[in-house]
Amino acid sequence: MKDAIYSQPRKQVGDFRFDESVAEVFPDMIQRSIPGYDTIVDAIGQLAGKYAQSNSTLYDLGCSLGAASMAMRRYVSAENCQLVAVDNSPAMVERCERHINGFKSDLPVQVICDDLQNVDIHDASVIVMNFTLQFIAPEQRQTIINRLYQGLKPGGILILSEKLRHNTQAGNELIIDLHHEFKRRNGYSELEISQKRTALENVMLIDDFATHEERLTHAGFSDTVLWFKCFNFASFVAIK
Ligand SMILES: Nc1ncnc2c1ncn2[C@@H]1O[C@H](C[S@+](CC[C@H]([NH3+])C(=O)[O-])CC(=O)[O-])[C@@H](O)[C@H]1O
Ligand SMILES: O=C(O)C(=O)Cc1ccccc1
Repeated sequence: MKDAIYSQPRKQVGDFRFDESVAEVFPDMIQRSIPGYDTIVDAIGQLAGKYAQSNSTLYDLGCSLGAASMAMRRYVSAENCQLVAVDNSPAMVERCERHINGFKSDLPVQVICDDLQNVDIHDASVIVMNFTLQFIAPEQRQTIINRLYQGLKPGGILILSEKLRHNTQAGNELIIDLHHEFKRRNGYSELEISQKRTALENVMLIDDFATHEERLTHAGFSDTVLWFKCFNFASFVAIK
């Protein structure tokens, strides 16, 4: 279904929430909003195929409709693995479960509706946070990344995708302009772009590259690899 959530003028634009109306149009919304989304999701599957260790758990934190989980299931062949997908939006989790259970696979999947901060992370070989950390309060981010590091086995990876802020004003405007043009070309109007921007203002507080890299290094990760970037969207692999 087509995303027309911000197509009509609103007297007041409230904070963006992952509710029923967003879940309903989410595949269209994310596809038209994040450059390279399909490429990123497929590469998550490939990386999971390569880094999944036998007798380990794979996590998809902030799974939404389970796109990254589905990609991982396509590629993982390591023995005795399980996948845990977590999201705190009931509307997302309900659809995610239906989607995942609709396909047969050798990799068992557990879908949990909870704040990812309440989920115990252990014996992990692959952890995915595909555009999720940006929705969590900045002061909680270091603690979360530390916990993920602790839950990973040696040689395990964290795949972290985020919208980025550039650390100069001119550079930041440049990447935002490119992103807005991307949205226009995908059929979003000026009104849709600006109302969604307002809705995200208080709920999506984004970091720059250096902040992410420092946070990952501080947690203990030995290597952070920027493997994808297009405009203000990036994905890193951090290796334990
Ligand atoms: N504290 C939290 N705990 C659990 N889930 C959360 C939390 N905060 C936000 N979420 C969830 O994180 C997801 C972010 S969308 C991820 C796309 C997906 N990864 C994809 O590969 O398609 C990204 C976007 O919409 O830009 C939403 O489903 C929230 O409910
Ligand atoms: O649409 C945007 O401007 C974004 O930054 C990406 C996005 C995609 C889906 C939900 C929320 C934010």
